[in-house]
Amino acid sequence: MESLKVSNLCKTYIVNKRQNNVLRNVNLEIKSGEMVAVMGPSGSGKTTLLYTVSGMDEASAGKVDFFGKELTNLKANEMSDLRLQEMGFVFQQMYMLKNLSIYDNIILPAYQASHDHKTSSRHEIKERANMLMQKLGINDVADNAVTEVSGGQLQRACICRSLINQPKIIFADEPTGALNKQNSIDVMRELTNINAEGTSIMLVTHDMKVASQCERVLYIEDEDIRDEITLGKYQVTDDMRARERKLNDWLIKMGW
Ligand SMILES: Nc1ncnc2c1ncn2[C@@H]1O[C@H](COP(=O)(O)OP(=O)(O)OP(=O)(O)O)[C@@H](O)[C@H]1O
Repeated sequence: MESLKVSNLCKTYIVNKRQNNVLRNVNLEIKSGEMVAVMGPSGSGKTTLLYTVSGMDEASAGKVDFFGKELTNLKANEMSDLRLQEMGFVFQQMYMLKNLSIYDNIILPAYQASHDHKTSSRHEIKERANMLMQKLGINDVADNAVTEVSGGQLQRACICRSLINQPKIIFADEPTGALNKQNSIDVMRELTNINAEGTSIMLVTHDMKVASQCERVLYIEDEDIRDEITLGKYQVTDDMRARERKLNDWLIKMGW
């Protein structure tokens, strides 16, 4: 079965000649279609893990098998192609180009990918963007500038953008971190829907409510994954309180 498989991943930062070992021999697997959260104390390396497994940052040692492709063997241009075509990214700070409309920001990665590989026609891209904007409820702000939408709309636009090239996996770093309660709920609904349709998701969060909607939660501390808990695939009919309680009890045990 296809998966994202990380073996003995290490990441060391060197700042002012001082070595900071953030990740040491980390092993993990995210199966196709899984939704996995990464939790842990501040500074434990959650973002570093997300960046190194997605090839945004270079690992110091170890292997990342991305659905059958070994990332450490890829040249820089092959890596950026793979990122563009097979990975989607959603961040807490929403990186959108300020001089482009919401719609243009969403279609930009598709134009970049089709320019390089002639995969999708203009028409197909437009259809896909419209379908995604419709699904995430932002078609009425398609022509607005990035500065003319709410934080929740902007994050939903970022999700549309992350999906435009139909990635295998979405890497999300605190996707609800800058949102109010209602917008967080809406964004998580979209992410769980996207996952239910088959896209894998790996997300970093401090928010227990967010993590409790994931299938599995990893706890990172002291340079490694200390433990994990399986909550099972989230269903809308699930007793959310029961999932949260289960996760909360485990997090307390972890010393969170
Ligand atoms: N680019 C970098 N250069 C040097 N050190 C870094 C860099 N990025 C992160 N670090 C260090 O690596 C460690 C882990 O940082 P990281 O951001 O991955 O933690 P985190 O668990 O995501 O934290 P938080 O929950 O506070 O966002 C920290 O000690 C941090 O100072």
